[in-house]
Amino acid sequence: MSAGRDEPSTLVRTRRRAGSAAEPRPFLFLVLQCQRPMDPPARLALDGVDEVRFGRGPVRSIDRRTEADRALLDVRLEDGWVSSRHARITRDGGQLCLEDLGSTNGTFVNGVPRRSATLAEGDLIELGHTFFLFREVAAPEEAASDAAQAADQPFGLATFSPELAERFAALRAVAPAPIPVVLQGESGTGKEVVARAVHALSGRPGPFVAINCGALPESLIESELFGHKKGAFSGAAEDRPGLIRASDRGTLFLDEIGDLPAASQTAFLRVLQESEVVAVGATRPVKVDLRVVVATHRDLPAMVERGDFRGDLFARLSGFVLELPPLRRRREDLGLLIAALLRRAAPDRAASISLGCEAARALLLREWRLNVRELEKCLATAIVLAGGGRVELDHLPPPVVVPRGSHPPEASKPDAQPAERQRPAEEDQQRREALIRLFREHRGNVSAVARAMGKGRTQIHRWIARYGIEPGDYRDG
Ligand SMILES: Nc1ncnc2c1ncn2[C@@H]1O[C@H](COP(=O)(O)OP(=O)(O)OP(=O)(O)O)[C@@H](O)[C@H]1O
Repeated sequence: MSAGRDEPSTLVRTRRRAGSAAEPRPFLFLVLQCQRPMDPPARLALDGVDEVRFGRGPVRSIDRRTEADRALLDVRLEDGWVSSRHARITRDGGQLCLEDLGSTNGTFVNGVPRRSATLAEGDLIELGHTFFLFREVAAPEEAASDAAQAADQPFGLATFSPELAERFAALRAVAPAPIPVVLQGESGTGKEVVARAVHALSGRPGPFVAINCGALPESLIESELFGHKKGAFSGAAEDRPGLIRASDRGTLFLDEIGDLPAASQTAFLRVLQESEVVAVGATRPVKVDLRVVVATHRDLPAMVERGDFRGDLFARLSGFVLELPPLRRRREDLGLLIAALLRRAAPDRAASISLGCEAARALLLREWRLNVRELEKCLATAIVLAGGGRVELDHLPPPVVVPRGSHPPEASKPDAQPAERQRPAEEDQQRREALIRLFREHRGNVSAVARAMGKGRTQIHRWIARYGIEPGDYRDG
């Protein structure tokens, strides 16, 4: 079997049946080629493979065959820095060992030159100017063989992660049904992107309407959501239908649903129960055909337990719950994401963009505490600084540093921090929300926000970078 440069590929060797979904299986991801970052990445399942051989070829090809009863995977790379016989991976008991075969330019593991190395989960392997990631991930066999179309999925649903691919497949099945969807995940993991994909896949004829519950002043939230009648309050100069009615027959996306004030939670629950809205100051309800997708970085069940979020509303909303992993836990998707983001940042010249090896290595090893949003901004800056040439390490802005003990907000996860260590993250979250409110109020004006907070502009810029805020997003009101 071979895969040309134009199609992402998956090879799954099934000599013996793979274990249960929960059992980790070894995968090698061809993540990135520096000269051609737009080339489709590939995923190679390694269970049952006795040897993987790497070398240069006229085009990229991935073949599997049996030689003397040994299952071989022959990976040819269109990379002038790769030797014709460059390296191989063989089995040693239960372990996979990488060995350089006397290549001209060497074999690197996590940026360090190695003659040989026993592979461990998360290792970044560098052959010439081509990068692979070795991962041991839980993957059902069917999911593993289903990645061939990874890049053909709707925007935001492309993944090489077997686990995430399974969840996205379930999401695609749910999208056309009138089932509410809850998207959980840290800031910048792509919740809104996925919400838009759900709308696109739903076939609903109405619009996609997004609202950030954390960015609206509490006094305005009900009239924004439910609409108001002229004269309902001072400043209500005309009848307004509100965002819920605006999303009639479409999709209503409520971001930061955990920030919905208690009174609005009650009113919103009524809307969901009755499928009708009563505008502020009105007496007659109006029917709506509503489909709701909500997002949160908070632990909603914990909020329900603490009495901070209505349990009955949570129950109504949780039709299908999807957790979007932080980028540092889906490094195998970095190649797909980098290609998608370069295409978006420079649609006319994405195909001619190339990366220096050190820049590529840095992109693949970074923590990405602010997730895809940070990667997106990093690439957009780098290609401008590169001025149309190759993107080098110097062109990458420094990684966003999250202070010690402080983590970006995460949705519930098994390794959540103990309560006392969560405080700085909560502080960060509150500050981020306050900043967003002020940016909205001051239409993205950094000086005005600095004045309102009694801080210097430099501090505001530091926070903008740390929290991944884009003032430009608020300039149009
Ligand atoms: N899979 C993806 N492919 C391409 N771009 C993506 C993807 N996921 C996220 N992005 C980009 O990253 C940025 C952040 O995404 P998005 O706003 O959807 O994240 P979020 O989880 O909703 O963040 P927040 O919680 O802060 O609102 C956006 O500019 C989006 O276009």
